[in-house]
Amino acid sequence: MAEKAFQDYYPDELSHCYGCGRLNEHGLQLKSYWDGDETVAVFHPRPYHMAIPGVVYGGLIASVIDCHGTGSASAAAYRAAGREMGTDPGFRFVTASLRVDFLRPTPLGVPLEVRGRIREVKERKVVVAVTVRAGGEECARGEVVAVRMPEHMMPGRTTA
Ligand SMILES: CCCCCCCCCCCC(=O)SCCNC(=O)CCNC(=O)[C@H](O)C(C)(C)COP(=O)(O)OP(=O)(O)OC[C@H]1O[C@@H](n2cnc3c(N)ncnc32)[C@H](O)[C@@H]1OP(=O)(O)O
Repeated sequence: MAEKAFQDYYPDELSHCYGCGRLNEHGLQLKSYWDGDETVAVFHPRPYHMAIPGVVYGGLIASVIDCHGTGSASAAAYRAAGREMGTDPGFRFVTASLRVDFLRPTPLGVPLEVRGRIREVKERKVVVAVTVRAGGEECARGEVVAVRMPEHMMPGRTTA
């Protein structure tokens, strides 16, 4: 059986995210996995994910870093707790902070390798450093501060 991605463990009501929701047919549907102590995702930009001809749009790169970071945060929280992903109660994270540095133009037409390193795991906060490589060259890097999703953000909840 093929390995499940972190995002495949998200419950249906949290699977509509533009960057990583498996139920969002218009989204990027990013899939992230463990690779030893690092996390990895491979994303194939479409021709329309363009900034200028031949170059990937920076906002797309930021989205990929964002969702790889929050997915990695969830996986890291489960790993730190010694629990299997998908078991209840869920470790669900949203982005508190997203920093992106664009190091060089990211070429369109080749897959992007997105790698995460877990910098910090606390009960309510996980910090993930992320790199994006195209054709083996590092084109962007960033950092995601992910915080446990507050109860009031859960779909169907309207009170703070
Ligand atoms: C498995 C299913 C998954 C399912 C999840 C599926 C969804 C995928 C989501 C994809 C990613 C998104 O786009 S999510 C959507 C975009 N994000 C949002 O809408 C979030 C909006 N912001 C908020 O609701 C809030 O600001 C929070 C929840 C993020 C944080 O508020 P809070 O709960 O009051 O946080 P607070 O106690 O002050 O801080 C907690 C810790 O985080 C740090 N912290 C807080 N904000 C920041 C910040 N901007 N920059 C740096 N650090 C920060 C604090 O210093 C502290 O660290 P320390 O002192 O403990 O060290």
